[in-house]
Amino acid sequence: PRKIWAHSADSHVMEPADLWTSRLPKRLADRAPRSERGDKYEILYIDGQQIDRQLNDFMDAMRPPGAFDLDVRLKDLDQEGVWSQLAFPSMGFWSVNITDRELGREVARAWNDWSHEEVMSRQDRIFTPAIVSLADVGDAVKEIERTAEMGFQAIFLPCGTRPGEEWGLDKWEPLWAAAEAHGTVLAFHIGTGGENVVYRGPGGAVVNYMETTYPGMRVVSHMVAGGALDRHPELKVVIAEGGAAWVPAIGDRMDEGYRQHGMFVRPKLSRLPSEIIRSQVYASFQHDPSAVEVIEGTGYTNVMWGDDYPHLEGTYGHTQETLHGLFTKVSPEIKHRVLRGTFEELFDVSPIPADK
Ligand SMILES: CC(C)(COP(=O)(O)O)[C@@H](O)C(=O)NCCC(=O)NCCSC(=O)[C@]1(C)CCC[C@@]2(C)[C@@H]3[C@@H]4C[C@@H]5C[C@]3(C[C@]5(C)O4)[C@H](O)C[C@@H]21
Ligand SMILES: [Mn+2]
Repeated sequence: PRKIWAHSADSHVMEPADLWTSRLPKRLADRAPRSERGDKYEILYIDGQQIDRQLNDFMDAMRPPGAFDLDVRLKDLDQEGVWSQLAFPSMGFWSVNITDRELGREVARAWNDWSHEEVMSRQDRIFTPAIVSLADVGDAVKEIERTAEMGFQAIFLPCGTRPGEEWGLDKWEPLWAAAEAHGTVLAFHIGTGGENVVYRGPGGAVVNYMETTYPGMRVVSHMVAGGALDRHPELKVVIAEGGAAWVPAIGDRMDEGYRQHGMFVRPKLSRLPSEIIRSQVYASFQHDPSAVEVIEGTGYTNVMWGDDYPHLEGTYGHTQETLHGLFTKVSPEIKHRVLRGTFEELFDVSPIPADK
C-alpha cells in the first residue's frame, strides 16, 4: 500500500556522551547529567546524585541505526514515512532535576547550543525544543529570549514538579509571558520531573507506565484552572507521549468542577476550562486508536501523532503498519489533521514534498 507520510510531535535526540564535558568548565561538567554503564544497569547521575537506573538491555533496545547519527537518522525517517520531528532531549530530560542556579543555566545553555549547531543547523526536518533552567525563572526567561533568536520554536518542560513548584503558581508567570511574547510552544513531555518507578508489585511495568502518564493531566488542570492559559490566550501547551483521548474528558470534568463548585473557584476564568483546552492544549500519542476516535466523538482536534523515535514505546520498525491501521477507516480531514495539520499549525516546518 502507498506510504503514509506524517510529522512526529514526539521524537528524541540521543546526545553524545561528551555534550557537557566538551562545552562546560570541568567544575560544572563533572556535575552535569552523565550515565555510567555497569554490567546490568545504566546508572544516571546529576550534580552528584544518582537519579535514574535503567536495565542495559532496555536502553540497548532503543537503538535504531540512526539513533546517534543524523544522516543515518534521516534515512530511518524516510524508511518509516516521517517527514519532520519535534525531537525532545534524552539525557537533557534530567536537567530539570537541577536546583543549583549556575549549573541549571549552563547545562541548559550548552544543550541548546549543541542542538543548534549539531542538529538544527545541519538539516531542516528535525528540530528540538530548547531546555530552560527551572532553578531560576529569570534565567529561564533569558534563555527563551536567546533561543527564540536562534530559531527555537518550543521549550521542553517536565510534567512532574517538586512540591511547591506546581505549574499553576504565580512564580512561573514571567515564563508564560516570555513564551507567549515569542510564540514559544510549551512542550511538556511525560515521564519527567518525578520518579518513573513508583511501584514494584504485580503489574509493575504497566502500572509505572500509567503513573508517568498522570502528571500530564496535572499540567493541564493547573495551567487551565490556575489561569495561566486564560491570561495568555496565545500560549500553546503540548503534552507529549501521554495519549490524547483524556484531554476532552478532563475538560468536561473541569467544567463540572468550575460550575458546580463555583463558590470556591479562584481565579474566575474568562472562558470555560474546556474552551481553553480546545484552543490551547495539544496532545500526542503513538499507537492509541482512542486518540483518533476522540476527534469525531468530541470535536477536540488538537491531536498529533508521534513516533517516539528511538524509544521502545514508539513505532520505529512498524510505523507504516501503525498508521495504516489507525487511519484506514478515518476521514481524510481527520487523517490530515492528526498527521500533518495540527503539527503545521503549531510549528513552522518544511512542508512534506507533494510527491510523498
Ligand atoms: C518498571 C519496572 C522497574 C518494574 O519492574 P518489576 O516488575 O518491579 O521488576 C520494569 O518494568 C522496568 O524497568 N521497565 C523499564 C521501563 C521503565 O523504566 N518504566 C517506568 C515507567 S515508563 C517511563 O518511565 C517512560 C515514560 C517510558 C519508557 C521510557 C522512559 C523510562 C525513558 C527512557 C529511560 C530514561 C527515562 C525516560 C527517559 C530516558 C532517557 O529514556 C523517561 O524519563 C521515562 C520513560
Ligand atoms: Mn517521547
